[in-house]
This record gives sequence, C-alpha cells and structure tokens, in this order.
Amino acid sequence: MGLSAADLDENGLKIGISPEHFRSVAMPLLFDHLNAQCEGTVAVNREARIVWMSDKYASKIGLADGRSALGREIEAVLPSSRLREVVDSGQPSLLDLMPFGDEHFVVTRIPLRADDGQVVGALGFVLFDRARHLKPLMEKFGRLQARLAETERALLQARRARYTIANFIGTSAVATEIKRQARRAAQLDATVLLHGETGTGKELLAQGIHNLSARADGPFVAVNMAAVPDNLVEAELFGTAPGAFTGADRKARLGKFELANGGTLFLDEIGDLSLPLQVKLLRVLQEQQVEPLGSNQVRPLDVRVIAATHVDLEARVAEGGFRADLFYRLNVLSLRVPALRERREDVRALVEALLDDIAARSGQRPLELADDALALLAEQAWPGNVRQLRNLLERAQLSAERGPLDGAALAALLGTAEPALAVPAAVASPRAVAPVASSEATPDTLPGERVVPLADSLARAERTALLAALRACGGNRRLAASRLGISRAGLYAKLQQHGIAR
Ligand SMILES: Nc1ncnc2c1ncn2[C@@H]1O[C@H](COP(=O)(O)OP(=O)(O)OP(=O)(O)O)[C@@H](O)[C@H]1O
Repeated sequence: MGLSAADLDENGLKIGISPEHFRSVAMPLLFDHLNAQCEGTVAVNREARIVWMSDKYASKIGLADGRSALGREIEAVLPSSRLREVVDSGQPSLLDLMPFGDEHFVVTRIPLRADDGQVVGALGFVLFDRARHLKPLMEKFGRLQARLAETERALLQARRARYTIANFIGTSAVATEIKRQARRAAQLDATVLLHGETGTGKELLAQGIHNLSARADGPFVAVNMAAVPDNLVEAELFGTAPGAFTGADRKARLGKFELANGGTLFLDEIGDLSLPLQVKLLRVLQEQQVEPLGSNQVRPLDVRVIAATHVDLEARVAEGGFRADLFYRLNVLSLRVPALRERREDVRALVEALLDDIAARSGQRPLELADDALALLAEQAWPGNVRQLRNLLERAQLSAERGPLDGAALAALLGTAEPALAVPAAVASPRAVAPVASSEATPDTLPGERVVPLADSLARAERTALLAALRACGGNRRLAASRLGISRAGLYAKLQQHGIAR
C-alpha cells in the first residue's frame, strides 16, 4: 500500500492523515531508506537467531553472503551484538558503538513487534562503519574516561580510613578497655556514639572501628558539624538536586550520606546539629534513605553512622538542646574515650609513636627527649589531649638543636604553648610542675628596637584574639565565633590558618 491521492493536498501530505495509514506507509519507506543508506542490516527472531542479513553486512564481516548467517545465534556472528538484550527488554538502543575486531561500528537497534504488540524479534542497522573517522573524538573520550577513573580512584583513596584500632597507642587499663570496646563495636553494625574531650582520638577510633568492620572495603566519610555553616549542613549531609540552588551551585551534589554508601559516615561534633536538622537526621537513620534538597525522590542507603561529641549530650537532652529520640538512636553503642590525663602512663609510648610519625612525615631524624623532659610531659594537664601533645612535639622537633631535648628546653616550649591549651597541670593535678615561662618567647613581648612587618603583628594579634575568645568561651567554638562576630566556618578557617585547629 502506498500514498494515494486521498492522502495529499496542494501542500503534499494532508494534515489529519490517519496515523495507522501513515504508519503503514512510512515504516516500509523508512526501512528501505535505512537499509539502502546504512552499511548493513540484520534481523533476529525472539531467540536472537539471525533471520535475515543484508549481503552488504555479510561481506563487511567476511561472510560470503547474508544467507550463510541464517539460523545462527547473533553472538556467533557478531560477538559484541546486543540485539538479544533488545529482544529481551523490548527497549530500543538508538545509538551505540559496537566493537568488531579492531573497528567500532556505530549502530542502532530496534525491537520488532507483531500487531498485538508482542516482541517477535529485533533489527540492527550499522549506521556508520568507520568509527575510526571519529578517532579524535574517541581519543578525547578515552582520555577523559581515564582521567575520570583516576580521579575516582584518588577520591576513593581519600575516603579510605587510615587508622586501625592498633594505631590507638596506649596500654593503660583505660586505653586497653576502650580498644576492647572498639573491637566489639566493629563486630556489630549498630550506630556508635563516641564521647570524649577534644583530641582524645575519637576520629582515630571511628576509623579503626570501620577498618575492622564488615564495611572495611567501603568508604569512610567524615563530616564535622561544627565546621559547616548552619545553612549548608543539610546540603552537605543529604545532597542537592540539580537547580536546588540558583547561581553557581546549580548542579546536583551528592551528600555525605550518599558518598558513604556501603561504608561508614563519621559525624563529628554531633551536638552542634540544629534541632530541625536533628529531625531530618533521625528520619534518615530510621528509614535508611535520603531525599536530596530540592528533589522529591528518595534514594536507598546502606550507611553505618558513628557520631562523636565532646559535650555531655545527655545533659543537652535534659536542657532541650538535643532531641531525646535522636540521642537514643545514636547511643546504641556508647564509648567513652578517656582524656590523656587519665592515662598518664601512656604518655611515654605516645611520645615515641608521635615523634616517629612526625619524623617520617618531615623526613627528619626523630627527636629524642631526655628523661626529665618525658617526666615533665607526663605531668601536664593536656586539656587538648593527644592532639595538643602532638602539636607540642611538632614544635619541639622544629626548634630542636642536636642531641636530646631536656626538661628545661621543653619547659620553655610549654611556656609558649597556646595559652588556651597549655593549662599547667597544677590546675588539674596535685602532682603538677608549673611550666617555666620564657620571657623571650612570649608572643606579646618583642625586643624594644626591633621592627616587625605589619602583617606579622596583625597575624599575632589575630591569633591572640582567637585564643582569648576560645578560652573565654570554654573552648566552645560556636560561642567563640558568635562573640568574635564571625561565622563558625570563618573561625575554623582562621584556627586552621594559625595552626590552632587540628
Ligand atoms: N591513642 C592515640 N594514639 C595515637 N595517636 C592518637 C591517639 N589519640 C589521638 N591521636 C592523634 O591525635 C590527633 C587527634 O585525634 P582525633 O582527631 O582522632 O581526636 P578527636 O577526639 O576526634 O578530636 P575532636 O573532638 O577535636 O575532633 C590525631 O593526630 C590522632 O592521630
């Protein structure tokens, strides 16, 4: 059946031509056209056996003619063909590259249906057999793919947990006990709440738990709630749909929950999460699915959460600052990480391990400490715990001359330690030895005649202001930021810049 006069008017095809009629006319034309123009055509039945192949196709792939392919399974003739998938799924594949030998064919595949709609076979056309004309494009594509794979590998590496539980140095009773509890937590898949002062090794333990758990091959992703500005926390955790934000950030962004899928999400400073976000977090934990901002689609998750806090969350619950339901959901396994002053007997081993690590990173020989220096370290109050000890040792390594560092030299360094952190042990322990302050090294005393660059003075003043604010606010960074009149993210950036943060 062809087009008749009834189908035409002075403009050619008549508007309103019956779709069935149009179809019956257009389909054979389309096929004839494609078959004539393209480089080869093949048809298979429901079992993906060849029912017809154009001679052009046959000669292209080295067969005498199309008849010699009849009845054979499509993969026996074209090993990379995906016509079987088209037959099975009933879905076309409009444009694809099919490898054949060292060539690539540009192909299109469509299912063939009987009048009742049932799939009875599929048609494949080779639109273009010289994919090598596309070589520059393919090369670029290949390079981009290689770069993408490399970036993905690097990202995965960055999301690997570095530490194991054995990296938690210490053999004191409290250290041994916390490591025992961490090992037990690794055997379970429940949510963990780590509480302990800043710098006690909560993140180290979280990584250790992850690395010993069944999720060890999955990602370990850490987020510090206190470091993310309030208005960005939701996007950071749950991600955004494309266009959720106007301006620069119009693209979709994966949230940390999705990045941690199949692994562990470490939520540090969980006490800093606002009440509305606590509700959202609870829902995600209960339902194990996430709904990115601005999207109305939920995505399933398989994430274990380890949360950490240095504040007393139970007290926060009592005050109404933290939701009781979220607290109980997080507190399934509760581990209290001891302060360094509760395990002074571990200081020596810690010093040794930290000095080795510092030396390995700096490429220098490990610093040696004289016995009186070690004794002095063991007596400090360490409000900043192991992190503070590490910072001090890093400074000691930088300042050290040849030979072991003795007690007097170390006392001088302790005297110049960050005032908010270098609380003499006298405050916390009756066995205290007050550090010897060095007048020369005190940041505020400069020799009379010396002129220092303005930038140095300003940086020094800023550092002093930051430390004073932290001290005045009992180490509470949120409060300190607000009293300094800067954002929390701003405060974090400055603390890092001055080496006061981690
Ligand atoms: N027991 C330990 N053995 C070896 N290193 C430790 C130990 N505890 C802490 N550290 C080191 O001290 C530093 C701080 O540790 P970490 O970040 O795990 O503390 P944190 O409790 O998570 O601190 P914050 O609450 O401030 O986030 C890291 O460099 C870590 O490697």
